[in-house]
Amino acid sequence: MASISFCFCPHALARPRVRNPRRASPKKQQHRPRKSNPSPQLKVPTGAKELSSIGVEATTYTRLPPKEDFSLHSFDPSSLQFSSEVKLSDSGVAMEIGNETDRLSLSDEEEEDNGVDDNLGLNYGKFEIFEGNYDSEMEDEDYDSDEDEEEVKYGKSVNNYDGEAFYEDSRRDGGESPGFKDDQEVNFSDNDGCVEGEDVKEKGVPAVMRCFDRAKIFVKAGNGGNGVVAFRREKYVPLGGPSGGDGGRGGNVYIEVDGSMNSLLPFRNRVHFRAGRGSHGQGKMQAGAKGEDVVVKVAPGTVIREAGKDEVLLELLNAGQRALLLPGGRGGRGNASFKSGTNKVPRIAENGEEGPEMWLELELKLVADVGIVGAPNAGKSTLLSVISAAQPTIANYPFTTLLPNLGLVSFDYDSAMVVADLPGLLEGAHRGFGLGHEFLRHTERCSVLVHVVDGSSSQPEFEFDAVRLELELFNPELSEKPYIVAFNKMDLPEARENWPSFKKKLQDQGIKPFCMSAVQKEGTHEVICAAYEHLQESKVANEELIDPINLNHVADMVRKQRTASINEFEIFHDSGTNTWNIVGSGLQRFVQMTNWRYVDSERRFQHVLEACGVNKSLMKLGVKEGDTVIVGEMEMVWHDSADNSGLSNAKGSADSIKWPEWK
Ligand SMILES: Nc1nc2c(ncn2[C@@H]2O[C@H](COP(=O)(O)OP(=O)(O)OP(=O)(O)O)[C@@H](O)[C@H]2O)c(=O)[nH]1
Ligand SMILES: [Mg+2]
Repeated sequence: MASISFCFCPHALARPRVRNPRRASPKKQQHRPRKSNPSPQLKVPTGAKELSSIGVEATTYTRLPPKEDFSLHSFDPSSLQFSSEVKLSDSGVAMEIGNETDRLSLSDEEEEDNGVDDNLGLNYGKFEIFEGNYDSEMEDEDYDSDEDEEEVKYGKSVNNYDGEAFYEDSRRDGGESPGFKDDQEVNFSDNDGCVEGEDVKEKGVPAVMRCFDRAKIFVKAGNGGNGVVAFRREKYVPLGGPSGGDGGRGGNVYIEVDGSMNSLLPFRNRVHFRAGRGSHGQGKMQAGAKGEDVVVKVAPGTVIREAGKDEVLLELLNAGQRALLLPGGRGGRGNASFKSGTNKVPRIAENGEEGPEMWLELELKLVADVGIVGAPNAGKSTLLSVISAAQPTIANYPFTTLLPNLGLVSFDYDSAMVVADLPGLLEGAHRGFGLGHEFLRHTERCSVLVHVVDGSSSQPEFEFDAVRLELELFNPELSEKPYIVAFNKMDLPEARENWPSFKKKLQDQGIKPFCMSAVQKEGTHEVICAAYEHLQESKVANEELIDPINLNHVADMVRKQRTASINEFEIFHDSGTNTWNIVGSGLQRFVQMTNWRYVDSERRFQHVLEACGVNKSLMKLGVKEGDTVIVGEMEMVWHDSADNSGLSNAKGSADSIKWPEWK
């Protein structure tokens, strides 16, 4: 026995044991069949999913900040313009793209997956009268209408063998139509999909500021389509054999960097991203179509974590980068795939595998070469406006800039750099003064910093020291980045007066400050050329450090988890309730993919439990008559035979027990 540990848990592999809501339907009671069923009652795992959302087309656009967002601060909304150089994307953001359509055969990778079950080498029984445990209204209705029919419905591609429309049933199973897209959900929840600083909601901060560089989204890969049981039935072709096709793979979830985005604001409008489910298989060996993929578009510089965890899953920096995050669930196999030398008439098919799902926290750290930092009102935005075509709002009061502005500074055709103008920093920002450290993370990716100091302030050197200290308190690495000091407002007499002492003080510390008048565009060129030089130096230094990264490592991890052997499980015992929990992702996946409607599935399940050593381990641990055993979504009752009970069964054969008895 071995335990498995995972960095994150796609919930599909460990769903709560819930009753199928449709079971309770009175209609179903009326239609419940007809034939006596000698097999014990199944407590069937939830196969049906509620259509929780309507397929509403999401509006994905970046809008200007709503006026009310700023009312609390009585700021001028018009001041929140982005630079003209790098604009917020205004369309096509966070769209899902259906890339692939029909699929008639399993891919290599899926065939590999199939091997997990194939290798069990078990004989799933011989030919016998089929009796299914029907579970849904649809099925019952179908059954009633088709019960005594022997006709072959070619027009609908239905091949009844014993007068039962198996694959039609299973195509409807789960209540979702093939390729159903419920991923276009618009969510205007309270938090607008933004991360709310974990427990404490940031009250009073305009939503646009909270959502600018943080978002929380839900992604789910598509479930695989179900395999079906069908038999070839043609005139003059007696015993045509099994012909149930496999279900299609569920859609994948991709994350792609869209170079036209520079904020995470679009995620205010859309939080849920679900890939389409694979279509169910059909008769005549027809495999179901693949589910539609979903592509979540993010801004360059987005860091992705699983919600509530510190570990970074992905860090996407360059436009066009695409990562496969969650692979869709495998399609269930149809009965044609179960045909073997000893079982030529298999009456068994699998459910599609559930696609993994997770909540993600997105954090944007702008990708800029140079970051302009400094105290409020120092002239940072003015500097950006004169060195680039950006038009940030400039005004003579602190905190004019609430969100970072980007501008592109081009020297000639070959050389250009992206410069970010950040909101002002105050002494005590680390304690939340001013805008706090909220936007300092955007400097983490900058190679060079430009400190703008208001030369006309009463003590410019203190202002400079305070900003340096705040940088260091936020992240010591920031204070180690190469930087330039630009003493601004030299057109004012106060600044000219302060300049000699400021210069001397910095020179004593080994720093060479620049002076400039941003308004008059004097000295700005020197500042920006010096920044560019530092940038080139740091690029050369960092070139060797860049390692190629496997962007699909999350998907690889999910796939690895899927191929976990069914022999790997752990048993947990609760002596208070006499409950035994068998935990193992291989077994749980097996339970989820078992379609309990087919009697052969039950037999196969018992074989698997025996073969992988669950029975033996339970007996060793002292399972007793009447104890509850839980495997994934299944709950069973353990029964010892009269002559062989308790630990004495430890080495007993499977014949010594009659289990499971379904609750
Ligand atoms: N006289 C003079 N005024 C300047 C100069 N540079 C900026 N200013 C003025 O200083 C005020 C603040 O300029 P901004 O560029 O908005 O300053 P900021 O650092 O971006 O301010 P916040 O966004 O609030 O942090 C504006 O009134 C500018 O016109 C300069 O070189 N000389
Ligand atoms: Mg500004």
